[in-house]
Amino acid sequence: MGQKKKKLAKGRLDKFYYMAKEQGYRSRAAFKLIQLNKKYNFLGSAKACLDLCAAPGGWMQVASKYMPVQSVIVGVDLVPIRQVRNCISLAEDITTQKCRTEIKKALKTWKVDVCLHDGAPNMGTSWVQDAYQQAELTLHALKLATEFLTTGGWFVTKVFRGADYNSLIWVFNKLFKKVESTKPPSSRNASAEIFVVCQGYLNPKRIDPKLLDPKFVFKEIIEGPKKVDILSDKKQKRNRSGYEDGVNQLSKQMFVSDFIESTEHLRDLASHNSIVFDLPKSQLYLDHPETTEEIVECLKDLKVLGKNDFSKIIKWRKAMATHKEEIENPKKEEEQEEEEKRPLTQEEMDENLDKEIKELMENVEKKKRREKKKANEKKRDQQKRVELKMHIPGDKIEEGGDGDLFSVKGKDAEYDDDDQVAEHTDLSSDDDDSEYENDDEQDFDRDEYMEQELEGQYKQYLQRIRNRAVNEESVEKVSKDKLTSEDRDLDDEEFADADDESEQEEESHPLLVGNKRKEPSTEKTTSMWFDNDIFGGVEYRTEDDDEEEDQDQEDNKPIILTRNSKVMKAPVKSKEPAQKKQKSDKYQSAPGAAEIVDDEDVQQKEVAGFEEVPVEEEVEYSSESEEEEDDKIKTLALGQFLLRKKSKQDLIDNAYNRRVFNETNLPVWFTDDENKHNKPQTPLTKEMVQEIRRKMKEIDSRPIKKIAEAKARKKFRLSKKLDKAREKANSIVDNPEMSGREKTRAIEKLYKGTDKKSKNQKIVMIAKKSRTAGGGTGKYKMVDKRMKKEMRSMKNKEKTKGRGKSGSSGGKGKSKK
Ligand SMILES: C[S@@+](CC[C@H](N)C(=O)[O-])C[C@H]1O[C@@H](n2cnc3c(N)ncnc32)[C@H](O)[C@@H]1O
Repeated sequence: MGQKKKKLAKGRLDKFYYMAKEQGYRSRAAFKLIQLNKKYNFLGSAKACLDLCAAPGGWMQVASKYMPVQSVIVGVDLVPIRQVRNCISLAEDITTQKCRTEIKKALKTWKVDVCLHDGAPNMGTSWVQDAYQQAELTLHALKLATEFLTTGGWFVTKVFRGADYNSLIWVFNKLFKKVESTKPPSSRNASAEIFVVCQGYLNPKRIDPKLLDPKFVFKEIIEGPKKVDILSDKKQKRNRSGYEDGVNQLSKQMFVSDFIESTEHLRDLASHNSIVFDLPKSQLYLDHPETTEEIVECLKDLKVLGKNDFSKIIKWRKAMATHKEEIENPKKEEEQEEEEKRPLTQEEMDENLDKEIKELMENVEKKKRREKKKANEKKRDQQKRVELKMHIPGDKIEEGGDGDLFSVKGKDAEYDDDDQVAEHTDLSSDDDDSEYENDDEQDFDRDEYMEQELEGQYKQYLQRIRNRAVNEESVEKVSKDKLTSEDRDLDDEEFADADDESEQEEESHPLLVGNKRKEPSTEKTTSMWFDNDIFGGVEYRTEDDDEEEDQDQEDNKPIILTRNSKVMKAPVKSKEPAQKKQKSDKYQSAPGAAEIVDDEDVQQKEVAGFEEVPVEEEVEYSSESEEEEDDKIKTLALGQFLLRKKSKQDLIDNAYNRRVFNETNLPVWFTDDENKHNKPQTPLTKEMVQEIRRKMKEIDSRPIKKIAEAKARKKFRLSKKLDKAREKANSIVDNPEMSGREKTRAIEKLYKGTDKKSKNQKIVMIAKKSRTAGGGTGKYKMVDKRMKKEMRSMKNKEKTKGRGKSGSSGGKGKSKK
């Protein structure tokens, strides 16, 4: 078994092993001390340290690293320790007197602040023996610590969780202020080792020798408690003369079936090394879903288990015992079921009935309370709405009960009419909110009254303006037309409600179930759609329009009041028939009137005296127009939204609103305001517009394609010429018959020929009457313009004669003027 374990250990090279290698520590144990120190920080302020059982020196390395510089570190081990920087190492057995003397020599008069012990005796005989030797070694280390530790010092030791663990803790507690057991993460879970950190050495004047005597300590403690403890089994009494009968074997095994049936399973756990499955008897336990791999592994070696592992095994055993019982006594369950099925006695029935009634009563009470609370909340809510004047007719729909919701149909957009709302209120006012309904009705009356007042005042106001216009003789005709159209509009408005009402009366009531709402005709919807202001500039033509157009052109030029209140005849181009126009202008004439008011004074001045025959505003679509450029940029920016599916959809969705079909029955002042202020909101940002402007500028600043091509051609020609010249120059250089001077001259000449530009860069200044252009005194040549042209053409002709067309390019581009 021991051999097997060794092989296993070799295979268990974990991350700390590799980390130790990487960081130059001599053992992976170094990380245990690092982690312990991280938790308790005993090395940081220590000036002297005694490391017992220190080989190969990993802990010494850590101590040297974490303790202040120039602190004293003495390491002792049976085997010699290779030199560690700033450390003294001794090769001694810590159980001997010689070792004590050597340490004294090394420390001189010093006392140590920390005493470390990571000792492990030679393992491999039996677990019990190993555990005992380890405990004994720890007690020897403690003895040395008591000798060399300063008051308040630390003793950090490794202990095996075995039978002697509690005895050791008891002793530590006698000598130190605080004793804590901890298992650093680098210590393997499978290992039974644990570290005990004892802080605040009490340094008593006299220590009872028995306290540090293994024979006494372990014997006393073991025999003391009678309690059965897995970790302190009485049977594992230390006996240096040999093991008890039956224990002197390397591994003590037990069968799973015996363990499950055992009445002393705790004792069994403590006294055995492993529990094995005795097939086929324990097959039922092995097949059980709770027999996990972990449990099987734990059962294989009980001596390396921790507290958690033991509790898992105990739980598992309990489950297995129940399982076994169930298999063996299936009748019992049936009996239980029968017991449940047995008819109840009168008393039991009464009791049950009482319980049920009580529960029901409680439930009813709760329900009532809930409903009452809900109703109160509702009332409060409604009160608040009334107080805040937030109550709008549409709210009624939500306020009605569920039943109302289902008895009413097609009411989403139809509640603008108060009468309808009143009717609806009647329909829905069958609950206990009726008192609030009355309040609401009063509210509606008040609203209606206010509405009418507003309408009336607005009409008067329009009338005043109209009257003013009538007074102006010069615009008599215009005003007349306008008035007729507006009167017609106003009349339309006044009777609109009545008409609607009568229409509604004629139609079956839309609020009642079963009545179908009349769908608006396509034509109507289309006209409503194009009546929208968005299509202000778009002409809507039909074939009939064309026929009527000619007649209307001259006679029925509709009058439009411009923003500046200039009375203008509608453009002759207008294709909309007068009748249709009137109809569509039903609500649009008013905004025009409202605008007149804005510029009242201006209107008085301008309207008087002249009639302006409007020609449709001619917009100059020149490329320089800033407005047009702005529009172009905005359109481009908007176009970007159309590139992505989502933003495109958002853009389209945002274009809709609930008034997109120009609802009828809207108060005139409202439509006026809407027309004035309700402008389409584009999602464009300043940055987007700027970016597009920048891009456009960039595009504009690019050279025209033809110019770029010409430049490229020129460049190409030049490079060709240079290549040729280079070739010639090479041939000149290679010519053995020419002298160096000749060669240079020839090459210079050659290059001069190619560099036409520089050759022709001779600037001739032309000045009138012997005056230089800049008023300077330099030499100049008088040139006759005519003569210069003739000369140039002659020269060109001469040149092209010999070379043909292709060779003529050299004569171009002369800068002589
Ligand atoms: C786990 S190693 C210590 C590792 C050490 N802490 C490190 O970090 O390198 C245990 C050591 O205890 C030593 N040891 C066991 N019994 C001893 C004894 N009686 N006296 C001195 N050293 C002993 C062994 O020689 C062994 O090197």
